[in-house]
Amino acid sequence: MAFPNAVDSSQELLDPQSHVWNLIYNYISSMSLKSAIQLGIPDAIHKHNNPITLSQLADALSINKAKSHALFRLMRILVHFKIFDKVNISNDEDEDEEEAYSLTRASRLLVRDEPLSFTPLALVAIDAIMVDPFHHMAEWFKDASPTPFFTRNGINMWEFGANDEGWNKLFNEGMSSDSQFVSSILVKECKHVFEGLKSVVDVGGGNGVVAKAVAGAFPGLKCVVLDLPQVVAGLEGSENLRFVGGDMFEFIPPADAVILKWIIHNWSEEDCVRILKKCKEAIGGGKVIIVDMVVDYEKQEQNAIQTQLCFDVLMMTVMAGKERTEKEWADLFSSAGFQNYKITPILGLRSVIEVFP
Ligand SMILES: C[S@@+](CC[C@H](N)C(=O)[O-])C[C@H]1O[C@@H](n2cnc3c(N)ncnc32)[C@H](O)[C@@H]1O
Ligand SMILES: O=c1cc(-c2ccc(O)cc2)oc2c(O)c(O)ccc12
Repeated sequence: MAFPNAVDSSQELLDPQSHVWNLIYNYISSMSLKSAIQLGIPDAIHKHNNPITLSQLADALSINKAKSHALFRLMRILVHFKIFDKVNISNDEDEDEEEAYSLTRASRLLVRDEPLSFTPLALVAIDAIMVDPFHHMAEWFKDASPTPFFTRNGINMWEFGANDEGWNKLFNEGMSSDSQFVSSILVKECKHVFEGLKSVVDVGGGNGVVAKAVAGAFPGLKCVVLDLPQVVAGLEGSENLRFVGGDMFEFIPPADAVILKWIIHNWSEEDCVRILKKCKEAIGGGKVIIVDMVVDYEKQEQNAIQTQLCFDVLMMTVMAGKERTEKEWADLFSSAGFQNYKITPILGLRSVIEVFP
């Protein structure tokens, strides 16, 4: 297409401008959400128990009164994104109606003290240090580094975590909050996946949230969490839960099944085959239980594809990983010597994939 000229109608110029603007300013939705979480808006509305008016919200958040109108504008954009609902309530004093805000199903997941809150994961994903590598993506395309994260920091993400206790903690808390969420569904809806097993090892199992949920739901099952030494240092196990510090590329303790939740998407094909071969050695005739995305560009709805594509670029940016289609998963399994697999799409954008030798 030629550069816009006098032949183009105004609309032919304005529509693409609005499309590009939409993409350019999309980060403002993430940052507005971040401010709402940092201010504790979901918590304040939850604590209020009823729809909360703007002035009640301003009081609850102890914000500078001069910023009340800014709070109105922050709430307006977040209502637009369906993070909060706006309802009319009657005002006792003068019988007028007043606008008030309530939580939606989405913002209920951002209430900090709720057991299934994923506020810690949201804070990892939009933390300034975490977002920084994205500013180096173009530079990375031209250099020899494995990831934009490496271009920015000169080390990979796991080395960064080993050197920075605060970052390590923030990242692991983020992962744990997601694991809390996923394991609550896993032990309820996927009992059949664990039935008959006597032992499992959760490889890269972090703080052990999934292993604890599985150990609690299936008391006869012996669970081991294998993760990097700095991640499991000081963590206490229980009768049927043990933490082991180590490297999954070197050794995975033997068990009837290996769990790999949000592990494979972190790595390149070559590294995934190495990890899966180690899993195969560990399980004998058992199985590998993977929790990750299966991308389907044709069948999934637009929003789901958009989020999966964002995750794919996130994985490319922070650790040379990727989100895979079913064909890419099947190729990985076959390269690592597995014969069969079964995908259960039970976790929204993610699936449970059982892989058999
Ligand atoms: C994206 S996190 C996922 C954590 C957890 N499975 C979850 O979903 O919440 C990846 C995990 O892999 C661990 N990890 C990275 N390299 C590892 C290695 N070589 N051996 C064992 N664990 C490793 C990290 O420490 C981290 O806990
Ligand atoms: O949700 C995330 C976010 C990250 C992340 C983002 C930005 C950085 O600079 C580093 C890490 O990493 C994740 C990850 O490794 C994962 O397996 C799942 C989710 C996320």
